[in-house]
Amino acid sequence: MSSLMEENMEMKIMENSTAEKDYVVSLKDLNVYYGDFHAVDNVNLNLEKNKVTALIGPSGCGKSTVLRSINRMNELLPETKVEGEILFDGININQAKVDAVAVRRRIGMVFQKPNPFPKSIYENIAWGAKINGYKGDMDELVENSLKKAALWNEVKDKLKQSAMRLSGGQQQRLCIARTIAVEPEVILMDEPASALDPIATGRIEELIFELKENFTIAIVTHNMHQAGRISDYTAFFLVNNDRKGHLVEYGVTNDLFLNPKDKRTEEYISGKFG
Ligand SMILES: Nc1ncnc2c1ncn2[C@@H]1O[C@H](COP(=O)(O)OP(=O)(O)OP(=O)(O)O)[C@@H](O)[C@H]1O
Repeated sequence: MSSLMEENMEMKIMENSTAEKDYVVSLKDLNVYYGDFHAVDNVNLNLEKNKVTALIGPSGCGKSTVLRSINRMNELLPETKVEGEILFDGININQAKVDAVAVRRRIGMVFQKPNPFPKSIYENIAWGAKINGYKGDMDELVENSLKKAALWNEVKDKLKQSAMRLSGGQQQRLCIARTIAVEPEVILMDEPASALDPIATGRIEELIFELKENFTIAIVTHNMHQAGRISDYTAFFLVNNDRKGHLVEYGVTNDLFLNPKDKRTEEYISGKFG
């Protein structure tokens, strides 16, 4: 474990005693339906500023659905209905009058499979900024974004090269750099390391640590060790007998892993099912 991670462990223990929380996102009674299928049942969950919140649970319990609701990506899927409040900086963004594209600019997303554009490394970063009418120095923005995503040193001499020629781990860091470039406040990550080898995964985990200084992060992961290593808070989801996904337990990661309140959490984290 790196010293950075050890430091974070200590921080996490100290945070246990902190009463006042600064929530950037609060989900209130979130329900999501795919057609007639009620996929997510009444979820209440907060994302604290500059913290990493991990969403864990067995396959199909609604983790990705909850994550996609936060920046209104679900509504891009046909016949999807999202009910409840999604408070972002205190405003309910789950309303037709709120511009979903503007929401996605402030709440960025990184997907399971790296999905760079078939363009140069430079263009991958500059694209979003250009669309948003960025007026600053583009070279500087590209460099800073790549630095923040811990990729600059590997690509600084080949910015004109196609992003498709990078390794999977480099592509994922490029996608993170692309997300950072438009300066979101929140970054949603849907199993961002599951397609990567252990070394590339380690780099992404280190990066998530560094990013939380500037961003609030929610990450879906199947890897409980990863959730334990990188997150400050963990939310554990399960499906009911009627297949609805719901939140079983949420808390400080150390507490949830070492001292779960719900028997089902304990069984899941001890590998009895999942
Ligand atoms: N586009 C969709 N249309 C219909 N049903 C969907 C759609 N996306 C997800 N579902 C269903 O909603 C439920 C929750 O899916 P979701 O992908 O959110 O779960 P998950 O916990 O992220 O799963 P996994 O860990 O396997 O990725 C599942 O029963 C899934 O089949």
